[in-house]
Amino acid sequence: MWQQKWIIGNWKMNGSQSANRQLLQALLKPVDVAAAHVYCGVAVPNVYLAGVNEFTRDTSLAVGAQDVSRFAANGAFTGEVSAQMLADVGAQFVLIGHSERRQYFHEDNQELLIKLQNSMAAGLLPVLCVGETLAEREQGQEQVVVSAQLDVLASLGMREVVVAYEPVWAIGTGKVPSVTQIAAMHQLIYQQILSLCGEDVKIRVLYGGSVNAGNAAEILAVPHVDGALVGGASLQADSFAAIIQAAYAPA
Ligand SMILES: O=C(CO)COP(=O)(O)O
Repeated sequence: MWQQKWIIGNWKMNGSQSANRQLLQALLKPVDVAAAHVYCGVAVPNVYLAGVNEFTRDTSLAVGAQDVSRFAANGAFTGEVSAQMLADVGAQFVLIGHSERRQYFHEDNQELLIKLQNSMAAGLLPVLCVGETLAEREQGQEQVVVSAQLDVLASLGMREVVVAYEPVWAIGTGKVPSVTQIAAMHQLIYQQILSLCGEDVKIRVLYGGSVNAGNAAEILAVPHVDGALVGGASLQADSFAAIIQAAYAPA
């Protein structure tokens, strides 16, 4: 899986039992056909994790969560879901620090460090999301911002690191950075991870933000782009399948 391109769908707060079944049913074949070349996954709302895991058992589609509690494995934390619980119902990976969580829930490096530690302790693979806002890019601060977000990795001793670079201004907007902008940021992220985690760390850096069937091949061909984290286009089987195909048969 470390040699493959990764295509991860982030369903965000979308879905229903029947819609999920329909979507997954339509994805099983394209995911299976791509399995030798592409690691495919979906990050689903917690309430659907067990059902999606059951539905995709014995398939190549990995299932993950979109967030994890910063609190303990269990205890008096009403409404929280721990990393152990996510793993127990079949999550293999978890998104950490998505920009929507940073924006709406004010998650910072201190909190994200604990979420990373909790995920690792439970055997979940964390996917750390980083990215600058439009204002930060307009001020030329994007590298400073993303570097500071990556600093959370410094003390973890991780041997395998998955990061998703998602510029906030590209999420759900249809605006995509230029190939040159993506290449520059992904190279910076690689360098930063190597200096924080050591030369023998395994790295995957995914791009996210308005990836669709039409632009996936071009984005996935950029150096140091190891895959994509897909929001809106992962909710339609046709477009998600086309993105998966673009990951191993670039047009
Ligand atoms: O936030 C994203 C994935 O985590 C990207 O969302 P969109 O693909 O809808 O822009």
